[in-house]
This record gives sequence, C-alpha cells and structure tokens, in this order.
Amino acid sequence: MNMETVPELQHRTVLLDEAVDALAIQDARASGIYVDGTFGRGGHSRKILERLGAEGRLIAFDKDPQAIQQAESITDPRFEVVHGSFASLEEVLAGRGIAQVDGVLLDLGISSPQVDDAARGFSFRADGPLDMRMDTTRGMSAAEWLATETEQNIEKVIRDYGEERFAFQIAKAIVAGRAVRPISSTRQLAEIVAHAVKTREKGKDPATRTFQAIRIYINQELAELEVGLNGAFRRLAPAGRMVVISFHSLEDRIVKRFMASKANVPQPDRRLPIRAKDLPQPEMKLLSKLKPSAAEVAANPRARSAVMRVAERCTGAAQ
Ligand SMILES: C[S@@+](CC[C@H](N)C(=O)[O-])C[C@H]1O[C@@H](n2cnc3c(N)ncnc32)[C@H](O)[C@@H]1O
Repeated sequence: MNMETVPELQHRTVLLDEAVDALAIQDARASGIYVDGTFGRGGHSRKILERLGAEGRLIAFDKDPQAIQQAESITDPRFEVVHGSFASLEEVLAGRGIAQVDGVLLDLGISSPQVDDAARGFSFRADGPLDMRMDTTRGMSAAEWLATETEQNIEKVIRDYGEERFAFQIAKAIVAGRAVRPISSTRQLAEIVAHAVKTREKGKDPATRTFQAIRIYINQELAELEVGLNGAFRRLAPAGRMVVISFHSLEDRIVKRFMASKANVPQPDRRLPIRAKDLPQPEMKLLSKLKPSAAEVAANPRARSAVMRVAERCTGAAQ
C-alpha cells in the first residue's frame, strides 16, 4: 500500500512526563546526548527535545519505516533518527564517534498506529494480511513463517512467548489448517486459534496470547531487548540513566533481572549464596519502578499493563 494513502493514526504516549523526568535532563545534563530507542510517533522524543539545551543531542531509533517517515518531519538540528533496531545502538553510536550517552529510553512493544492499521497484520480484531513485522523492509512475515515452520517449533513459540497453555492444540490446528489453505490473514489465524483453545479467559480474546507470541518471535523482541540493554549499559556515562517501559511480563522480567544484576540485587535463581563482601562493586543503582496512574489508564487503556523501571550508572563504575 502506498504510505501516503494511509490515514495518520495516533499514538498516545504512555508515561510521557514520568519517563522524560526520569532521564533528569537538567543543568549540565541538558547539553548531554540522549537516545530514544523507540521513536514510535515521537511523543517522548519531542518532550526530550523541549528539555534539551542548545548543545544537547538526541538520537532516535525505530525499526518501522512509517515511524521513520514521521521522525523525518522533525527538522531540529539536535535530532537525528536511525532506521534500525536499538540492538544496534553501540555500533550506531560508535559510527558517530560517540563514546558515552547521558540517558537511554526504551518504550517497548508496538505503537497504536501499528495495531490500529489492519494492513500491518498485528491485530486479531480487524482482518488484514498476516504480516506482524515492525520493519516491513526485511525479514519474514508471520504468514511466511507459519507456512514453513515445524509444528514443534510453532508450539514452542506459542508456549514460551505467549505463555499459552493450549500451545500444543493451537500448533496442531495451525498445521492442519495450512494443509487445507495457506494461513494468510489475521482473521483466519484468529479463527483457527479460537477453535483450538478449550477454555476461555475472562475478558480476553482467545487469540491474544498466540498473536503476542508470534509477534515477539517475528520481531525477535526479547533477543533484541537483551542486546539493547547490554549495549545501552556499556555506552552509559557515569550517572547516566536507563529508563525502560515494558508492556508484558516477559519483557519486564528481562529488564528487572538486567538492572538487578548490575545493581548486585540478589536474584531468586542465583544458586550460590554470595557473601556481601565478595560481591563486585555495583555498576548501577536502581532508582524507581512505576506504573501509570488510574487517570492515565482511564484515558488510555493501552497503558494498563505498562511498567517503567529506572536505573542509573554508578559514578565509580569502570567503563
Ligand atoms: C510503544 S511504541 C513507542 C512510542 C513512543 N515512545 C511515542 O511516544 O510515540 C514502540 C515503538 O518501538 C519500535 N520498536 C520496537 N522494538 C524496537 C527495536 N528493537 N528497535 C527499534 N524500534 C523498535 C516499534 O516499531 C514502535 O514504533
């Protein structure tokens, strides 16, 4: 579809002030360098630019060409947008001769325009081609993947990334369904899943978990998050802030564990009891964990599952 014919869909930024406040862009830090790893429709980026001084700099990333098209309308000389994953943050910064940044923001997952445009194939509510790629310029669509993947791997993805207890039945139904007719639309997949799911969760469409799982797999969301967190950490200046907003427990678990490991906070799965005096110096300080207010959730129901975590690079940490 010609992108110029797509009506512009809106994204309501979650935890807008809270996330930008957490970057602490003030005093000397207003002339720092910041990264918005998930530009979306630029709600956070625009607010960061409002707070930045004349010498400050903001580098934004997004995998989605439609987000990039929006970002390119920002003509501010302090701003630059990169079409690519935040997993490439380190090499992109290195390519610009930037050794350290003062803050990194990641507002994970998909934007409302991606969900609301049926042609992107993310939604089980509207019929559209079964695509689900954030970056439509590369990689395999969900339809292509479901056409070729083994039943065992489909089951594993749906179980691991959707935490779906009917993963076995759904994978079986997908493989039986594709033998009759290629699964090329969101509605077709949603119907196959609905028949395979035996008991319904209250208030939840039976396709919710499967769509989430396939989307995470197609976009390699969790693997890229791990790489992005590590890259952001290595590039953070002392006292630099890392602010991450997650929208489901799999993401939040990764963020929580990453920050906790850098802050020497004991992990439930750490086997050996380690005496405090034997622990290495913490490299990060945990600053806050926050959820949207009831008023924000009432105004924007998509904010309901958001969790924001903030950590700061310790000043004494080795670079
Ligand atoms: C929740 S939206 C961000 C909204 C944004 N903060 C705003 O205020 O408009 C998430 C965006 O991140 C992008 N995205 C998700 N994972 C990404 C990744 N690994 N690298 C770059 N962009 C990513 C998606 O394409 C989407 O546009």
